[in-house]
Amino acid sequence: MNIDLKNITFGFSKPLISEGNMSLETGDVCLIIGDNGVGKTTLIKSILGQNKLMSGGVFLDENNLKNLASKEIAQKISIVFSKSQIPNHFTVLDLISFGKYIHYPYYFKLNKTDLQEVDEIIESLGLKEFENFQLQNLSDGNLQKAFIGRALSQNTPIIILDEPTTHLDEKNKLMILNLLRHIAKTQNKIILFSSHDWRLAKEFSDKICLLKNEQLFSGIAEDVLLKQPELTTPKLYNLHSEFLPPQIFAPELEKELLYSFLQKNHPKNLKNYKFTWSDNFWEISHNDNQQKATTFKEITNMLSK
Ligand SMILES: Nc1ncnc2c1ncn2[C@@H]1O[C@H](COP(=O)(O)OP(=O)(O)OP(=O)(O)O)[C@@H](O)[C@H]1O
Repeated sequence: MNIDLKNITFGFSKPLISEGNMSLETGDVCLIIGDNGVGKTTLIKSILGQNKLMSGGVFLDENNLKNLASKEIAQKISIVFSKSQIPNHFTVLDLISFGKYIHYPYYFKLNKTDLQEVDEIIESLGLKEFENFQLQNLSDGNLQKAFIGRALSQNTPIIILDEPTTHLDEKNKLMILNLLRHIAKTQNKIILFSSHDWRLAKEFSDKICLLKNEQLFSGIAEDVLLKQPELTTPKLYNLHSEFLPPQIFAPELEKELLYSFLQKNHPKNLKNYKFTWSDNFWEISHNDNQQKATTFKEITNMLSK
């Protein structure tokens, strides 16, 4: 299965994105990133056929999506929204079983194979002990897994998730991202998801779709990121106008932490200072004066003198 965006322009009164192109194939995990309001959700809705394109087309194996009926689209693409409504009085088992009904009329009873498949999905998501829990009693992580379970039981070649890691702690984020990658690779699916937590999400993505300045940049994740220096350099915020940072020579993490520490605790002109990280201590030079510090506390003691 391939999904191709060909010269798509979408938006409302005016375009959010113009002439965007992207190609995904079976097994691809693609991360959609971009600032708030840039058009990520609208892109997802455009791929689902819920938002009409201004021009261009979305093609599933060369078939233009606009020629497919909504039921045909639902058999090819499943969707997990981050703010999914929780249906009242339904259990995890009910929700995951619903995915199957895309293939049957509502009055149909699921057959043995379907029920077995639903059971396997519940097992694979680690939800067995919660299968009879009401959805409203689940933790956010397990609820997210249950919605992913519904998409899995829909058994479509493409799964799209709008911010699947919002509201999740680090451990659950890792678990969900790992799971999505595992599903794409072992069940031959295309997975497309948006996230604001892109530094973490990129570790699990083959491709990136970056929305920026009304344009869509797509390709192998690392290729796209390398061309976007403002994304990859650590952000050093200047929150105090009186703070003038020293020269800092250190790996990125140490540099960012020292900068943040100095700005919070010593918001003054430190331009004549030079901090160099030497493995496990800072060498600090100021007006021909050299000192060492191994902790931030020592730095404070030194600068407070
Ligand atoms: N139905 C609509 N009619 C008019 N404008 C809309 C409609 N839906 C969304 N918009 C506008 O389109 C822009 C893009 O919205 P969208 O939700 O796609 O952004 P997003 O990148 O997903 O944002 P976020 O990261 O905040 O979720 C926003 O300015 C939004 O207000």
